[in-house]
Amino acid sequence: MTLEIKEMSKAYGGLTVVDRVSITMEDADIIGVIGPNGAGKSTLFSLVTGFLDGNGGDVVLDGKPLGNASAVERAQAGMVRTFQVPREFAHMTVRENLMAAAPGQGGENLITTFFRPASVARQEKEIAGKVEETIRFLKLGVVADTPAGRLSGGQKKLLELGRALMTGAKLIMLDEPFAGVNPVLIEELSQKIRELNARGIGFLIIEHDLGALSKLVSKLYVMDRGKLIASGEPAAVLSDAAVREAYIGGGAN
Ligand SMILES: Nc1ncnc2c1ncn2[C@@H]1O[C@H](COP(=O)(O)OP(=O)(O)OP(=O)(O)O)[C@@H](O)[C@H]1O
Repeated sequence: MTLEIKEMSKAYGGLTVVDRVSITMEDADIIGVIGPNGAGKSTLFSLVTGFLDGNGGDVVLDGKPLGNASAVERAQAGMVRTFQVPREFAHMTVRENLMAAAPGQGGENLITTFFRPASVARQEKEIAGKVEETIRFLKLGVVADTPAGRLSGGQKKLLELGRALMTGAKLIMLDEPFAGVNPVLIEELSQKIRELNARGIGFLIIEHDLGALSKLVSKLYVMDRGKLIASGEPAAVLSDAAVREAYIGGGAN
């Protein structure tokens, strides 16, 4: 898969919080987006995935410009995001949360169920199979029947990744996947991301844990006050004087 984020912008009143930001991903890759608090990283993700309308710019996924496509259409095109604060259905179990994330369930439609019960049953079986595969892959078996609201911070992040996988996404955008996650689980989550990437899924990752992120990504993009200020191989970017200055000035960790 290829991704071109072209000159995305967003202003609130007179304040431009994302200012003509362009990011390119050639082939499925793992790319980090970093920057001090308030730099515009989460807003950029919301623009790219259609959760927010922007003031200019476009996203081209696999050569196809997405233009004004809605968040649902972008997800259908294969692009999904997670949020800093996981958005699981707290009262539903892990298994039910994964089930609910599967797209295009004919069973939702009464008429389809009535006239084509065999195809609906087949689809449900396929989804159930994918749910179990995802539970196994993410090692969520012991909590599969636990209400998602009772999971630890790290388990919730794994569930978020699982919900993204259930959509069949080819590009997954993770917003602070390591926040509130213990070091052992960070390593496990990183390994899962690598394995998924080897299967052709691209990742864009916002993260403040620069140590863990640098081990995972091939490239970092740095935002500060809405603008891209640096990009390139992690070691070079992190030793860049402008990047260090932005972090000291912005007061981020
Ligand atoms: N709805 C809104 N109205 C006005 N300003 C907003 C709105 N949403 C975000 N902002 C501003 O946009 C800027 C960028 O915010 P954003 O959350 O994208 O930053 P971030 O880089 O993701 O920060 P963090 O690392 O703290 O999550 C901030 O100054 C924020 O206050």
